[in-house]
Amino acid sequence: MATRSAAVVIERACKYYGSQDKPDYKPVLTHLDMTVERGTIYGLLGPSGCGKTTLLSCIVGRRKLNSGSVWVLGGKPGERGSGVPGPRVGYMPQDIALVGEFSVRDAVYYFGRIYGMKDDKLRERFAFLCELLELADEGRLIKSLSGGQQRRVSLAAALVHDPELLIMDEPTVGLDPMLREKIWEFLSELARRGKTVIITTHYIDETKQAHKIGLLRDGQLLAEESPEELMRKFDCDTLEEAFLKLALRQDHLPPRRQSALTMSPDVIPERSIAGSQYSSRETFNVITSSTDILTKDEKPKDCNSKSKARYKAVFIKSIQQFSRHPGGLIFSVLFPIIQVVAFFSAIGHDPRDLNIPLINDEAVFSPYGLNVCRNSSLQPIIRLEDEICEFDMISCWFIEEMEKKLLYPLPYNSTEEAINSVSRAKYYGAMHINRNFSEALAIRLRDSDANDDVIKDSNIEVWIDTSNFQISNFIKTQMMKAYKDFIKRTMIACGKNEGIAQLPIKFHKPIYGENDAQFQSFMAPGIMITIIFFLSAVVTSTLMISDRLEGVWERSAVAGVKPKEMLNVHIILQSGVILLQTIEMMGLAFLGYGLHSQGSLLTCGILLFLQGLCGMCYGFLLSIYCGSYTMSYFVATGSFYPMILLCGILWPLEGMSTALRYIALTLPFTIPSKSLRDITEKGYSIADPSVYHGFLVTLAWIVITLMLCLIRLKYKKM
Ligand SMILES: Nc1ncnc2c1ncn2[C@@H]1O[C@H](COP(=O)(O)OP(=O)(O)OP(=O)(O)O)[C@@H](O)[C@H]1O
Repeated sequence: MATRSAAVVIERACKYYGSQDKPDYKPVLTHLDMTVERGTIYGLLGPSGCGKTTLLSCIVGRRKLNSGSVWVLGGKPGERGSGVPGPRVGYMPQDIALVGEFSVRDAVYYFGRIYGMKDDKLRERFAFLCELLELADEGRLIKSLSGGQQRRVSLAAALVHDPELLIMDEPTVGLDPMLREKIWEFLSELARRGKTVIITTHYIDETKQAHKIGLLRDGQLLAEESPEELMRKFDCDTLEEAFLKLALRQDHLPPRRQSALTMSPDVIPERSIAGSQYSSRETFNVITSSTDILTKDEKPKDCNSKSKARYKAVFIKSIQQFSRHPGGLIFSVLFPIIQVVAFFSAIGHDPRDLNIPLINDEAVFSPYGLNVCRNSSLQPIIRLEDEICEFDMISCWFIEEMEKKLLYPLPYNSTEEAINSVSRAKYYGAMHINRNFSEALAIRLRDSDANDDVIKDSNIEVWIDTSNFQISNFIKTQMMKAYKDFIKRTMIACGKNEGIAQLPIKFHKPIYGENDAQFQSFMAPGIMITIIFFLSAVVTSTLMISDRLEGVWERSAVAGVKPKEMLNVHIILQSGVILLQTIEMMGLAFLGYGLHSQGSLLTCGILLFLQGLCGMCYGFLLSIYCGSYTMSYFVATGSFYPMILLCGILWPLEGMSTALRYIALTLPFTIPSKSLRDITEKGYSIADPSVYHGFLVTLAWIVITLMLCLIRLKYKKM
């Protein structure tokens, strides 16, 4: 039966990064053995990059060894009921790993709450730590503190619950010698009380106060001795000298022997701590399985803090983080308003002040000159002779109708000049009316066998700059409408059937929508969906990545918070924000800008809300699969554009190839945009396939993205 004096036992640990047969292969720990006895301070030393942090993260259960075993406080890290990660261990990582928006008090309380500490206990402990670590004013925000002040708060957060095992990665960097001394005194006091401390530091001198020092080099511990023993063995006065000799000796050994260095009796016998209470590894840690170590009854009660307490802690943290981040607040609350206002103010309105250079030869050669159409006493003349219409200056009516359609003819003297003005991009179109336009038009309408000259003279010639697709289309459409009204007016004046000169196509009242279809009402559903999707995706990915990069996620996980709990809290809070955004957008669109909906506004709201959730899940996916902000922005931008381009609001799906259309239909807001439009424009209900398909696509995206996130979280520690 094993004795139970070891807090941490590591046997033949191997850990590497990358893949063994790839260039990124980086072995860090190679058959490393390590033992930390309970109630001792263990100083872990080693050059930068030798693997100290990796080793600590394996001890706290955040990384897995590739082979070998780790036992911590009688259990395997991550094992159910082991309390590691969790309340039995206090972890101070190398980085500050605290939310910048936390106050000093919030930071310490956050970890206390995770461990389920009661408020009065927390208050008491916080007061003690404030004094011990000389913390800055409790109300100051972490982001406003100096590096040293932040480090002290970070240390306080690791100590708040008085853990059995305290693991600290470089806790004293940047602290003044007096405070360092005070901290070491406190650590010694902890050890006297039976607590175990593992500490990495760059100050070799500091480790004199440790009970045991482990020197990590080339993936192994070159020595694991008390400081006195090390100096005695190497006949040195300082630890630095001892380490130097040890390192030199290792460098001079052939590689094969280097790996056996710790076993070599002439170097440092593995467990030969003279005067130590331990004589060999076997006496304190022959451990073969967790059941050898602690029986069920021996396991400390409540090893894992309560999920409810963790939820409460993470909730409070997220609210503090959000409410103290003005940028995030503005982005979430104000941006939907700005974007909806921008859309309704800028999109779908007819172009205004469009001047069209016009050479009206009919006017130029009339006795009244160019201004004939402006002179109300010189109106076009329709003579009815023998039931036959004769026109004079009828072009003035066409010009009037054009002006009603927002096209303003600008008198020019020559066709060449007018076309030139379009070539120089001054105007979008020019037109020419022939000298005997009225006369030729009268013949054309009257005689079915009018000759080519009559046809030519009765045509109005137009030159358009089509490089601007929207404007050129607008000019063409408005001219057709102007012609329709002009010819109707003319025929009525002649007492003829107005339909004679119209296009022989009859458009009935539209089955859905208005006669004069509005681009705005076509685009609005898709735009609202894209806004709510993107905002949620960006807010979620940014918050999650910042938590991860700042180390808050990692540190919370070591304290026992499960990824699922972090995600759930974010989902609940973000759902509130999405609901607010949905109400804001719908209020503005339907009440503010008078967007009309034939169908249920509630169904519209639910679909928009679900799209927001879908965007949030997409944000999770980005934050979990992208290692950095840069990568997430690249992926976000790279994916959002195709989603918008293919969703059918910019160009109909019918214009795409069949394969592309199928791809477009699987994207998160192609079908939902159409569904929302079908509710607003056609009044369809949720029972209609074109509406519930939108809901199904949205739900499918939510489920698939969440599953991908959970799979990644399960198999790869974040
Ligand atoms: N996630 C990772 N992927 C690939 N390599 C990594 C990763 N993390 C660490 N490494 C590499 O593993 C080695 C050990 O890193 P580690 O951070 O454990 O060293 P360390 O001793 O704590 O260094 P320092 O004292 O500078 O903090 C380094 O060479 C580092 O570049």
